[in-house]
Amino acid sequence: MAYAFLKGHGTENDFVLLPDATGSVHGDLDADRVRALCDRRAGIGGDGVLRVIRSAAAGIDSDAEWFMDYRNADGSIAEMCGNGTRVFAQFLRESGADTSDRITIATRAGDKTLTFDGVEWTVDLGEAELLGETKVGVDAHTWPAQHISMGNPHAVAFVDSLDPDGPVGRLLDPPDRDEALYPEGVNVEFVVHVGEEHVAMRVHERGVGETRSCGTGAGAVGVAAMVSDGAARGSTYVVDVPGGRLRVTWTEAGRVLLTGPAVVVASGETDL
Ligand SMILES: N[C@@H](CCC[C@H](N)C(=O)O)C(=O)O
Repeated sequence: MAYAFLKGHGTENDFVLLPDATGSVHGDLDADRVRALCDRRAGIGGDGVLRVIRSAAAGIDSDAEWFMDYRNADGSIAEMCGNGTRVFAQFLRESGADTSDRITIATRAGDKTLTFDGVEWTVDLGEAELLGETKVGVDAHTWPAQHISMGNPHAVAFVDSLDPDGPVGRLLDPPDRDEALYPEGVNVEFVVHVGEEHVAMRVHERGVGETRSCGTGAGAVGVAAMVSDGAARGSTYVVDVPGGRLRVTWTEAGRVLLTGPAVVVASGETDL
């Protein structure tokens, strides 16, 4: 049976969107279907799936009307997706489901409020949890890393270079991690300073592989960079990702705000 899909991205972190207001189209949305949709050769292609479902239909206890049911490309379920929230809000806007400039959506990591300035979306990711030091590795190289939760787990490592021909490499496999700390995997960000209040990162996402951007990862990186620089609360850092540019503000109140673009690029029907 054919069903509707859309394709969108935020700084080239790309998603297949599945409108399913009442949950009647996709039921439990099994992992096989997610993998088929995200397959870049035999499917539509994406780093993940965003099912757009009413919170009530998804059994989510929230005052937010819509629930972002996010799945990684390998079919696994993750708590949050920062870039996904912006694309989700842009879809609500374009579809007419919610055209306001301030939208709260439900996620597995709680409700997230987004604001639209006419060009970009800012999502309040909530408070970062700084959980101490760990380490990550690629082949023979290991780096100290900051264990940070943005609702989902991150390990942020400052490195000398992001060059794929250098020690960080091509990130074809998940970096080595502390398996006891991250039994279900972790999103690993490699970061360099490129200027004042300006960093660049590459990321290997849990359940996906290397992606062109990760919004919660950029939030974790921004916070880690501000801590390492001793930056004042209220600072905003530019975080460059392979797919574009994001901005991260760590407010006086300790909330992490992520600003960046979101676009819906295609729509159609599929029976995948
Ligand atoms: N790309 C996302 C993060 C998606 C979830 C992640 N792979 C995980 O498993 O935690 C983002 O923009 O935050």
